[in-house]
Amino acid sequence: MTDTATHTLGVKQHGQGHPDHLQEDVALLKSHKLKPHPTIPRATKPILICVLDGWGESEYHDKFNAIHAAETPAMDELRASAPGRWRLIKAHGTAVGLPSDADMGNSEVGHNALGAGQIVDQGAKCVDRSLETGEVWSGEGWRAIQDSARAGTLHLIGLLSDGGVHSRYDQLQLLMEGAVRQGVRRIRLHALSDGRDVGENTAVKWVTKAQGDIDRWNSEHGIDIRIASGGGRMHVTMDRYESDWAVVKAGYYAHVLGEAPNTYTSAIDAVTDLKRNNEVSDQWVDPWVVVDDGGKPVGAVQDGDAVVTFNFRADRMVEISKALEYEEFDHFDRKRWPKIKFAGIMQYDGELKLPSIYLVPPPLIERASEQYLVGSGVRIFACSESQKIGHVTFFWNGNRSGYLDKNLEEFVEIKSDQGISFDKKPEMKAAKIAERVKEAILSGKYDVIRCNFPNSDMVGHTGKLKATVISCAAADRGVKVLLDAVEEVGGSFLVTADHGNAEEMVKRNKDGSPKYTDGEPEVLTSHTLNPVPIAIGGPGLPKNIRFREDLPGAGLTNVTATYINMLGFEAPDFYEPSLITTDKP
Ligand SMILES: O=C(O)[C@H](O)COP(=O)(O)O
Ligand SMILES: [Mn+2]
Ligand SMILES: [Mn+2]
Repeated sequence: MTDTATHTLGVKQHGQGHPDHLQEDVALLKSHKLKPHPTIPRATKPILICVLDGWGESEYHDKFNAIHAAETPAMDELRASAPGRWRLIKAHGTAVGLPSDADMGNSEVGHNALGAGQIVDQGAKCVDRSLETGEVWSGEGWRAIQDSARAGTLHLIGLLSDGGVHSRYDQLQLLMEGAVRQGVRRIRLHALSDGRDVGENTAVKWVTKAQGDIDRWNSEHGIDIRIASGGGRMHVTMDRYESDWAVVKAGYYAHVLGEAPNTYTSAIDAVTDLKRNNEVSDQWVDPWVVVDDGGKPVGAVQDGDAVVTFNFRADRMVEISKALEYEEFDHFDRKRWPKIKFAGIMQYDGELKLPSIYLVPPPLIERASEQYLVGSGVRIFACSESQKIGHVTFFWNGNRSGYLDKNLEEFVEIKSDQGISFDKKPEMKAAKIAERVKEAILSGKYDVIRCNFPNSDMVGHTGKLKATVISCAAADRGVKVLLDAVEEVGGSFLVTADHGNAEEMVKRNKDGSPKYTDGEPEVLTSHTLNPVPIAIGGPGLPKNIRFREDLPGAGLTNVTATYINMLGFEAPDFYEPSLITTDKP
C-alpha cells in the first residue's frame, strides 16, 4: 500500500449508495450556481484553505500553551505582517450550533460550519430535543426495533462521559429510563471510556456513576440492566475514517461476541484494574468483558436482540455501524453476525443511509458550499491524513461521504500511523500532507485546495506537553511549505483552525494560574472554548481586500462566504456574512 491512496469513504464504490439521494444531489447541483461578485474579480489562480486542527488562541502565554511555546514562524508572520488580514473568530458554543456557550468546539461542528456557512443545530441538540419531547419513542426508528428490544435484550453501545462531543451521560440516562418505561426489561450497556473530551482519569468515576444508577433502576423496577463490556475509545470501537479496523474488531469482539483478553465479574473492577493506578489514560484502556461466575459473558449480543449506538457524532460510529449492519463485510472476521435490529441514535452518514434505522433524525445540512462550488464549475482538491480526511470531505460537505462530482473533486488521503498514541510521532504526516498539497497547488489543476493538519489536535489530546510543542512546530512547517507554493503560483490563501486544543495543556484556576495537584500540573487533554485565528493573503488576493471591522462576534460559519468571495463569487444570501470587504477603511 502506498502512503497516498484516493479516499474511499464513499460507498458508491461498494455499490451501496442510495440512488434517490444521488439524484436529488444532481438536481440540486444544477440550481446551485453562484453569481459573480460585484467588486471582486474571479480568481484565476488557486486558493488554499488550510485548517490547523485544534489550534486556538489563549490569553495565557506560558509554557502550558504549546502553540506559544513552539517555533511557529509561519503563523507568527501571518499575524504580524498584515493587520487587516488576520483576526480571531469564535469556534465554540451557540456560534457553531452547539447547545450552549459552555460547549467547547469540535471537529464535526467546526468543519460542518466551515463547509456549510450556516449555523445548524448539531446532533447533540437534536437528541436533547427528541428526548425532551419524547419524540424519540414515537418515531419510526424506535418502532422498528421496539419488539426486539422488549422480547430480547437492548444493547447500548457508546462513549460514557459528559464530554458532549460524541455523547453525553444525561442523554444515556434518559434513554435507559425511557426504554424501561417502554417496557424493556433487559439492557446491556457497552461502555467506552473517554479521557479525550474529559479528564484523562475519569473512567472509574463514570462507570461507578452508571453502576449506581443501574442498581437503583434494577431494584426500583425489578429489571435486569448490566454493564457488559467496554474499553478505551482509542483501542476499542471508536476508530474513524478506516484509520485502523483493528480498533473496531476489538470492540465488535467485546460487545457482540463477549470476547476480550480481559474478563472481570464487574465493570468497576475491570476499569479500576486496567487503569493500573492511572498509569493508563482512559482512552487507552484495553478491551474488557464482564462474565458471570461460570466465566460466561453477561452481555454478548444474540439473535433477536436490539442494539442502539448512542453516540450522536458520526465519524467514530460509522465503522462499528457497518460491522453491525452490513451483511457483506470483509474488514475483519466477525465470526458470528447475529440477526439483530440495529439503530443509531442518529443516522451517521446521509449518503450511505447508515444506519438505515435511527432514533433521531440527523441535523439537516443542505446547501453546503461544495454544492455551490461544484455547481459553478470550481475544481476542488481536499487532503489530510487518515485521522482527519473525513473532516475536509465528509464533515465539510454536510456529513456526506463520497464525491458530488467526480470530474471536479479529488480527495486524497495520506495514511496515518496505526496503533500508536500520537505523542510517539508528533510530526504525524504533516510533511507528507504538505508535499502532496504543494503538488496540487503547483499542478494548476484545481481552483480550491483545502487541507487539514491534525497535529495540534491529535497530539494535544494525549496531554503530553513536549510532544504537543513538537507537533505544533511540525504543522507550522507544513503551513510554510504551502504558503511558499501559493506565492510561487501567484495564488491566495485562507488559514484558520476548527477549535482550540494545544494552546491549553493544563487546567487553570480562576485567575489563570495553572492548577497543580501533588506538585504536578493537572493535564488538559480536551478541546477548549477559545477563539481561533484566521489569516488571508497571497499575491492573488486583490490588494483592496481586508477584514471588515463590524463583525466582532463572527465565527467559523462566516469563513464560508469569505472563501466564496475570494473566488470572485457572491455568497448565497442565507449564509453568515463574509468577513471581507473591498471598501476603503
Ligand atoms: O474524536 C476525537 O478525537 C475527539 O473527541 C474530538 O476531536 P476532534 O473533534 O478534533 O476530532
Ligand atoms: Mn478538530
Ligand atoms: Mn480533537
